[in-house]
Amino acid sequence: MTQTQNSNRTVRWGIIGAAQIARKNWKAIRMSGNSVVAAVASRDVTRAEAFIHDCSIEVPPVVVGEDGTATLMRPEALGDYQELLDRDDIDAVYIALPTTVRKQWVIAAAKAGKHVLCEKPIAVHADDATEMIAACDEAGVTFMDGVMFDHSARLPAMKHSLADTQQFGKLRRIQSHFSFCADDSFESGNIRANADLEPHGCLGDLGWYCIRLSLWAADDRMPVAVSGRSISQYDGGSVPSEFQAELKFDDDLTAGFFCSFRCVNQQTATFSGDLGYITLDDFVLPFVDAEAKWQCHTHDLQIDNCRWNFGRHTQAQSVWEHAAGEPDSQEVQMIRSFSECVLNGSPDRRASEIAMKTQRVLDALRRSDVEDGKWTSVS
Ligand SMILES: NC(=O)C1=CN([C@@H]2O[C@H](COP(=O)(O)OP(=O)(O)OC[C@H]3O[C@@H](n4cnc5c(N)ncnc54)[C@H](OP(=O)(O)O)[C@@H]3O)[C@@H](O)[C@H]2O)C=CC1
Ligand SMILES: O=C1CO[C@H](CO)[C@@H](O)[C@@H]1O
Repeated sequence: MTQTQNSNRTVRWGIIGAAQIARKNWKAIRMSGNSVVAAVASRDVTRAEAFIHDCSIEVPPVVVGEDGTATLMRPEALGDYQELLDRDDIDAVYIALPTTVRKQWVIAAAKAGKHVLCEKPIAVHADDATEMIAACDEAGVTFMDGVMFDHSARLPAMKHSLADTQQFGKLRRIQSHFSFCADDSFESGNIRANADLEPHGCLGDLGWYCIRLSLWAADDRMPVAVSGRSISQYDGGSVPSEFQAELKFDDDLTAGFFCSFRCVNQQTATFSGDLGYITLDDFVLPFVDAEAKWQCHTHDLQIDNCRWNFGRHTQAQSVWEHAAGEPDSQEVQMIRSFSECVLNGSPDRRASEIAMKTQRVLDALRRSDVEDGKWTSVS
């Protein structure tokens, strides 16, 4: 039996790094219906044990058989990442390590024949990302990054709104903003402010999503040129804590974004057409709800001599989808569809291609920043 032909139709996952975000994905794996956590590896086995203990209290690691019977399957706690990769009872790994540490383990995982779900930003440079994805291609394993909204039912539904030639018209502008306000301990204690671990700071952590949303709206086309500037920095000036960017596409389409560790929680996006515009205010982490929402606007200004009337015309749109932790939530759909690729032996080509494109845009923005925002081509 090869790693891609798992006879019991359940993918056995290994979690590498007892990271905060891995707790959310522990639950996503449990809710997916086609996956199970088989092992958790940490650099310190007591952290892997504590992780399994804490997660199990809230979300018991139960495997439900085809006949509906539930069996408790406690994952193994391991004190070494390579030990997890050496195991035969792991099909796929979730790598939630800091960006600078990831390349080594993605390549090691591919060499061990494990499929790879890799956190974002995927690499320090596009060259590293190319090597990581090439290692996965060579081993015939799936590579995907951890962008959950790619798996939300909201995106294909919103594409219909963007394609509405009567109400929306032609897409001209994409504007997004992703921020949260870090506390005083963040700069000294969080990986996101540390140049040795997360050198792209807020651009890698938050801007990654803004780039991705822009590429998605542009039907995965690449910008021809970008301009980026970090506005404030951590760690001796090298780690962006606020960043603004402009992306120019080849057909009169532009995108802009702002990301920041210094503004309140905000995740807003506006798509402007020549007839209408579309807004959403939770594009990365959906608000707690059973619906994922967006709004379509076509306001009109009527001027008649001394009377100026600006009329509001807003239509609310939504799809049924729970925000998090339910079988239809975007992160659960991410795990489910990744595991489907593993079970079917058919890697998701778009997943690795769009991750690579996102990285190339990020790289170009950083090159532009070094030259004080100079328009820079995306090589
Ligand atoms: N897709 C999404 O929605 C999200 C993605 N992320 C991404 O996931 C990554 C992890 O974020 P987060 O969970 O907040 O991070 P944490 O700091 O909670 O976890 C990082 C883990 O990496 C491991 N690690 C290995 N080497 C080091 C090192 N030298 N220093 C510190 N940690 C190390 C540690 O695991 P151990 O000690 O067990 O070995 C640690 O638990 C980030 O790159 C972030 O961008 C984060 C949140 C949401
Ligand atoms: O990917 C992510 C999603 O959102 C978080 C903030 O709200 C980020 O910090 C994180 O890394």
